[in-house]
Amino acid sequence: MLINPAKLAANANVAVVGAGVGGLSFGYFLTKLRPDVNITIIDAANRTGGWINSSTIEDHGKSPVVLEKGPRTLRGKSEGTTLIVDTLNALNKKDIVCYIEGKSEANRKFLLDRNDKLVQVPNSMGSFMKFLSSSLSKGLISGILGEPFRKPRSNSGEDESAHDLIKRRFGGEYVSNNLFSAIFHGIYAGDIKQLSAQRTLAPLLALEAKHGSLIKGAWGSNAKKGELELPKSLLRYQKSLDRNLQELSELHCRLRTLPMLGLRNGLESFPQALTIALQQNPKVRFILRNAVSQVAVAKDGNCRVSLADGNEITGLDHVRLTNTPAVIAAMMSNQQLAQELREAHSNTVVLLNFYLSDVDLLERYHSFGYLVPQSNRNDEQLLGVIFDSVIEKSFKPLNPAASLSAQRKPQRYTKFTAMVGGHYLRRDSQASLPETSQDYVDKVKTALIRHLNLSQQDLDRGHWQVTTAKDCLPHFFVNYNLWVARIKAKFNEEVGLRISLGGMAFSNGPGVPDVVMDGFEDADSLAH
Ligand SMILES: Cc1cc2nc3c(=O)[nH]c(=O)nc-3n(C[C@H](O)[C@H](O)[C@H](O)COP(=O)(O)OP(=O)(O)OC[C@H]3O[C@@H](n4cnc5c(N)ncnc54)[C@H](O)[C@@H]3O)c2cc1C
Ligand SMILES: C=Cc1c2[nH]c(c1C)Cc1[nH]c(c(CCC(=O)O)c1C)Cc1[nH]c(c(C)c1CCC(=O)O)Cc1[nH]c(c(C)c1C=C)C2
Repeated sequence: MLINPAKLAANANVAVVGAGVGGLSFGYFLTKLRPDVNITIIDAANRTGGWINSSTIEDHGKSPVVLEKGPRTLRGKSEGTTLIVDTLNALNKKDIVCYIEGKSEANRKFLLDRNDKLVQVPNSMGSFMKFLSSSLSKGLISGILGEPFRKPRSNSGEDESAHDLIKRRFGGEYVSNNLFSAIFHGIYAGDIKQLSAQRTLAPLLALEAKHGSLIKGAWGSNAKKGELELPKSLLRYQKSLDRNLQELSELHCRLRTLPMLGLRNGLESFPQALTIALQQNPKVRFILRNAVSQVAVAKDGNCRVSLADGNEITGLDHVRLTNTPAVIAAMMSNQQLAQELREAHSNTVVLLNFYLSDVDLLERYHSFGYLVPQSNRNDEQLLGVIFDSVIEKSFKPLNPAASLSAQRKPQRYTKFTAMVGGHYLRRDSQASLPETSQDYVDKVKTALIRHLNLSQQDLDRGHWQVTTAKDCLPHFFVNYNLWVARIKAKFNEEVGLRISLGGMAFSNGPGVPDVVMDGFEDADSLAH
């Protein structure tokens, strides 16, 4: 978010560094808000979309198979999801939007217990009773019953680790080690003991501050559900882009009841739709396969961007940066600022996509997938596995009129994505780096044989792809919010808001909807 945005002059020149969904959304919304502005979007890669990458393989002469190398679902209740779906509507792409129903099997999630058995995260009385008989429930009942009576922290303004917050509220380490640590693997690829409570569990801290207890607070807010008013961010969007209030409110009310949304042919359809819209705009140009090496403010007060091929773009009124703090640090000539930016690291995740046609190997565990908590021994450093084939088969078109064209013959196949590494790689980076792709495949096969009872033969028959997503998720360390505020204030001091920061590290959360909402808000702040 911009602290004190400067407005753009008529016919201003803007550069956007990074053509991931953060950079594309910022650029797209700016073209809608200020059609007079000239925009150059630059990316080091030869494609747009960043970590959103729905690549395809051929299935022996049959139809192409999509393998997601990054995100694949959007949270229904995120405000940014409404913005994404409304944008797809505006771009005549509403037929590609799909959703998962609350009661769908793809909305079930499993956790791995200490004995490598999958235990379903409770979503009914029956599954709750089963959960209680697993080792993962240790400390849960006493933790819940005692929670309303545990005193809030006296120094509540100070940050702490997410683990410490959960430990305080639930009276011990079990709930964090057995449950929350798994969720933190499935969102941040991070170690709950190292992550900021203020950054990652802000809604829980707010409940504690207001009600003295998470459970008392959650009970009260459940009773208030059903309010139909649009949140502030969406009202701002509706007004600035002149969207129909009634239609947007109805869309938001519908989406927030849905656990997850996805897009037909993969999530990359969204950045692709933005890219096409931007490419058709004569005020926009793309420079791909050319990294930005330096961003500086010239004596005349305008910005200059230097590119890896030696070219420069000068006379820029504003530069939007959407990269990791370490990449931004390398672009800065101010060494003190660069050093502070380098304090924030990122996690690397190794993704292993698997596809096997004609057979459903996941029959016993139809669900979204499973996560591995830190209480599991986990020699393979597995964070979790997403069952893509189950998710895809459960998708329903959001637009009922699209249902006929979207309906395909039910087909048997197995598709999953195993995610390995994250904070485990940071911990012993020296030991892990020399591993080859085959080492990762072998490790994951060993884990899946143990966890899901799959056979070596079936796993050998499938198609595997290994992708190292280097520095793909910010490490939200304790006091991260203070760090962001300090960095933004320093930029303000140095370059007087000629440069703004977006993308995952500087948005309200790491999800696609957060980054898109941040892109809109900052474009709007600059535009008017
Ligand atoms: C494994 C994984 C799973 C995820 N799952 C989900 C999910 O289920 N749901 C969800 O909502 N979110 C998910 N996310 C998060 C989601 O991917 C991000 O929110 C989103 O992609 C961030 O977009 P961005 O534009 O900020 O960053 P990026 O996608 O990282 O884009 C930054 C761009 O900058 C470019 N770049 C880098 N250096 C330079 C340079 N020097 N010069 C020019 N360009 C440069 C890069 O090539 C890249 O294209 C997941 C992320 C990962 C890694
Ligand atoms: C196992 C590793 C990972 C899996 N997904 C991610 C990692 C690192 C990354 C990721 N997943 C989500 C987000 C967006 C968060 C947001 O604020 O919107 C990111 C960056 C979504 C998500 N995935 C899971 C949960 C609980 C969430 C958050 C909200 C939601 O959609 O319910 C669960 C989950 N992720 C992974 C698996 C295997 C899994 C559960 C079985 C993979």
